[in-house]
Amino acid sequence: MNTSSLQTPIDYLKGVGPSRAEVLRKELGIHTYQDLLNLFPNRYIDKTKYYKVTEIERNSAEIQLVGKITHLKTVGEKRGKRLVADFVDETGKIELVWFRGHKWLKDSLKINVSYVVFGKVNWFNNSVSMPHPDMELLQEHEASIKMAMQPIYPSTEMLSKRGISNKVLSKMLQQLFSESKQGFTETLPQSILQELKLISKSEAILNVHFPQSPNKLALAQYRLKFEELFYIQLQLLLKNMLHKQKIKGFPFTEVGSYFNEFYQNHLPFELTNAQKRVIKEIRSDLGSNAQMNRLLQGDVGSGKTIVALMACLLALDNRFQTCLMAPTEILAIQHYQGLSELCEKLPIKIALLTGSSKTKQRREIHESLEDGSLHILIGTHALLEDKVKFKNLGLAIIDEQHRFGVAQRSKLWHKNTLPPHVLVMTATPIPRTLAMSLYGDLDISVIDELPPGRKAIRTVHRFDSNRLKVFRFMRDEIEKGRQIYIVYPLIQESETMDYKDLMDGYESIVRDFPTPKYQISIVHGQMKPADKEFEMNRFVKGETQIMVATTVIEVGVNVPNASVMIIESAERFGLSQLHQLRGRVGRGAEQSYCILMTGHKLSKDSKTRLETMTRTNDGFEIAEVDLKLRGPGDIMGTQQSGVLNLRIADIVLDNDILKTARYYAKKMLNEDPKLEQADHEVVKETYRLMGKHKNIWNYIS
Ligand SMILES: Nc1ncnc2c1ncn2[C@@H]1O[C@H](COP(=O)(O)OP(=O)(O)OP(=O)(O)O)[C@@H](O)[C@H]1O
Repeated sequence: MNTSSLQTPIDYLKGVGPSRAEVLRKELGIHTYQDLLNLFPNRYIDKTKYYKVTEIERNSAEIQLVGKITHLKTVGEKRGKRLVADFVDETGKIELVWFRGHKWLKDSLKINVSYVVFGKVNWFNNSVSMPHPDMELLQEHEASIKMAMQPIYPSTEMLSKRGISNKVLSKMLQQLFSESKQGFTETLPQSILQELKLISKSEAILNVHFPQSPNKLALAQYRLKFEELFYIQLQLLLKNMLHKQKIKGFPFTEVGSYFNEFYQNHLPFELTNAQKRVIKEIRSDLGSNAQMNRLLQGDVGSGKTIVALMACLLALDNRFQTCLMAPTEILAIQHYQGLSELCEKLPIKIALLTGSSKTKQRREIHESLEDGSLHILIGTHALLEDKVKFKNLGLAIIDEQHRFGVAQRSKLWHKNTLPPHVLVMTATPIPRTLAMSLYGDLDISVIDELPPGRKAIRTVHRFDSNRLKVFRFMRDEIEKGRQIYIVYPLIQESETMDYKDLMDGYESIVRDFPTPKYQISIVHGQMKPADKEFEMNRFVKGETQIMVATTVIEVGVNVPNASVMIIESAERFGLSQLHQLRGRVGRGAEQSYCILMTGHKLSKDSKTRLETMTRTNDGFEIAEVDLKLRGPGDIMGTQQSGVLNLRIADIVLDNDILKTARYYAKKMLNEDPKLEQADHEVVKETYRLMGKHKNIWNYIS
């Protein structure tokens, strides 16, 4: 079967019929033969393996037993009524339990005849039961085993109810295989198959659905994972290449007085090598004829702001305006203050536009933007309003991209004849594996070096019962002139409860750190923006020593004198969030500390998170652990990308396959950039997938 016949609607498959076809489409997104083939099993069960009752462990998953029912009785009343069978093998006894279908079962189950039962077990004290097991007479079971490894498809109760059980899916696949006697057209280039000694498409597809042996299954899975990742990489690389050829940008050919004057006379510090390298990368993009689309990754405090400014100065040298968009008002204000300070001695006009800007200010901003006298506009998504019209926007810098949707981003560059250059900055380190798959179509710059003189933040984990000691430590630090953050979780579902935690915490701090000796700020999401800003500013100016806050201070806030970060209920935070919060300290020359406070009851994952935080300060390492703990779907911003709807590969576990796939995709495009030499099926597959992942293409166009 070639790729075209595989596009046959699923209704045409014998045994499917219109109503099943409808369920397949709706519940599993299966429209075509190809979609059905690509419904890969979640896992496999070894149907030849029987457990003994005494071998069942507390963490046993689904198991298969062979034995006899010795006794059958109905127990309980009304809704608690259930049918219970004593099931014994030569080693012991378990209970089989049914809450539905008692009568029919009671009549049909046979006493003292050998059955094979299969299902999940429950433990209650020291006894084991198996609710609603799959039952088969031993005789029939043995006759029906065709494969040792039985595939289990991702199915739901809903599917079974509507007639599509695991068995039915297997039957449909069998039918599909019998209709494609010649096998399936190869979709990987011969050269790659040979070099990597991969098995053919037909063999792989057959073995993944009907494994002939565990070894064959492993080969089949490898080949299909490789193929999936290879095509994703190929399309990302191709897209990047096409983009560079097609999307023209404004070439910033001049490096003039703004850039040079600042670089030579106003740099407040020596740039790190990483900063220099990244500025060079940006300069080379901006100087070309193509539109820049660059992701700038840098750990918290690595110095992204100065890099952003240097890019702005290049735009100015070429008589273009720039905008910088931040996700929150506090951050926008901070960028505004930071850049204004850095540009103090240069003839540059910078303005701030947020939701709280007054009408008069807005009017002035709109006018000066349109006549070109305003050079840099900083703000929140207020920048996206239709009224905001630039005379000539040449560069858009977006801080913390994961908070902006795709549609919002593209709005920015519809304000121009040509799209402006785009620099996306993020302090959330994205693990390299993920970055490769997600942003293969963006160029990536990484600031992987912290400014000199920074002392590593010391992180410790303390239980709530040690609070008095922590308070003592806080007093000592304040005595030395330092400032302290105390952060409480704020998770939307339980906002009121969190709010109470925060207020209780605040009151206890006020009691233990009384005025006038101590001054305390408080900032949380329920405050008016102006009040928040007022409190924040008191802390920034050093008028208060303690800042009690929710995670509103998570991103970007820069108070170099703050040297202690205390995170309350630290077990409730994700790893990357803990790392972001910790990044609020350690920004000055003093030794900084992060104290993670928790209760004694901690889950295994919480322990791993706390242990990771106390072990390392490296954002990338933390991001890797985070990815392993949470899976890519949970990492901010990845859900909408669509790239991660992988059918068989796993972005974390199959990291090595991903690297190999990327290497071969690159090699193929280097040798044959337009895929002119490629096999017809390879080209077709590539373009088919390119159409499918439209949402990635929107990233740029
Ligand atoms: N090369 C350098 N040498 C010394 N100090 C530097 C250097 N680069 C930046 N800094 C200082 O380091 C601090 C952090 O820089 P910046 O605010 O740009 O970090 P960032 O990457 O934006 O971090 P975050 O994402 O946490 O906001 C600032 O106080 C800045 O002045």
